Amino acid sequence: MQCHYYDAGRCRSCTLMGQPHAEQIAGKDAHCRQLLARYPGIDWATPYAGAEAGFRNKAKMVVSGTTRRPVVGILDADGHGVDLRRCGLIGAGLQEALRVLSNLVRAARLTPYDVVRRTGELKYLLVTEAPSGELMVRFVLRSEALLPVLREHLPGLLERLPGLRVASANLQPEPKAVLEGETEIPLTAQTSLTMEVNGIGLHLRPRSFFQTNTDVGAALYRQGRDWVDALEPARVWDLYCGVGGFALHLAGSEAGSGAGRGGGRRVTGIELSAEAVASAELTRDELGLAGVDFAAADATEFALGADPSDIPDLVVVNPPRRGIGTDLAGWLEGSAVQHVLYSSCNAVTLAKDLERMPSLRPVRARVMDMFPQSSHYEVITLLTRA
Ligand SMILES: C[S@@+](CC[C@H](N)C(=O)[O-])C[C@H]1O[C@@H](n2cnc3c(N)ncnc32)[C@H](O)[C@@H]1O
Repeated sequence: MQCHYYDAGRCRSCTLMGQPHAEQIAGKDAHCRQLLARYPGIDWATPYAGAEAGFRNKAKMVVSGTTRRPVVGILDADGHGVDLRRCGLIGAGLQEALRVLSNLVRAARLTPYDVVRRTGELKYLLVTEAPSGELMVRFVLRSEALLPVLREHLPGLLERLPGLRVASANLQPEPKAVLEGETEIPLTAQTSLTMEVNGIGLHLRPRSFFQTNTDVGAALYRQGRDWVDALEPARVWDLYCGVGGFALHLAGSEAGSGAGRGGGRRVTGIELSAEAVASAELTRDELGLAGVDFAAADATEFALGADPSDIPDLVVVNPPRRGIGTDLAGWLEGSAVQHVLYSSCNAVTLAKDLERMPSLRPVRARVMDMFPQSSHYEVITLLTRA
């Protein structure tokens, strides 16, 4: 892939830009195999490669500059705005949405936030695109000051972005680097975007995680489902479940949907974000999956506090980059859980967690190229009690 922002030295976020995609993937596979080299019995599947460009389903853009000349992109090392509306990691739909939203900033005079002076209102534009082309747009604002003008301009925005289904304002009053705040104010009646993945319409509400790359995310869930179905566990936990991607793929398919072939498998999903849990419950109800439940809780506290009569046969973990950590790994090691499906976006912390669970040996693994053009990748591995 070639990128004019990169070639012009304006954005260096894509550290592997210029390297052929196949070479990038081979490098990630080798990196992961080296980190897990102490487990010689692993059956490594061929890495999954999706598209090398236009694969991101979400644009997270800083808004800077002025109302007349807004800059939608990133801030450089000196705090100056760099326009990235045509970033090649996002497709034509998101690029067009950013063009329309930049025009809205001008027309509605949505003052960009100035990080140095701490003035202005609009901090970020967060735009998510579903495989159907439908959009969710979130305006991250310093205060409620722009809400009336946003509401006034919404009908015009809906005309210019016909795919727009969900719009909301997120309030982030703090001058800190954290992208979003606790308060979300809906601007549209519809509050969740449907992300169709393997025939399952996953609901996605604001303030909920979704795998960055929908195609690779779908392949990740299919891979997990294939390995798990072969083991036929009756009871499964999905820890760090987000909007329920793994849980809903592993559940039974009573509704005849694209959900898993588990035939009424009992699945519990645990996730810190209440919004993500609400999204997962919505999808579960639409699919009519009686044996699936979700709860908003800390994954480690949930496991450590579980009733001994409810210990599952298989646990899925898909934690943030820091991994599952000592306590949850220690609990899994000492538990009666027979299999763990560990999906990780950081193979370094995965390797550390594996060392904490010597009784659970990785038997299968596959690198999934979730983040082309960067050295990051997802790896999914199946652990079996030795
Ligand atoms: C990498 S995402 C995985 C989400 C989901 N498995 C999926 O496929 O979309 C990690 C998730 O863990 C959640 N999370 C972070 N810390 C947590 C904790 N201590 N307990 C439970 N969930 C947590 C995040 O909110 C996020 O949704």
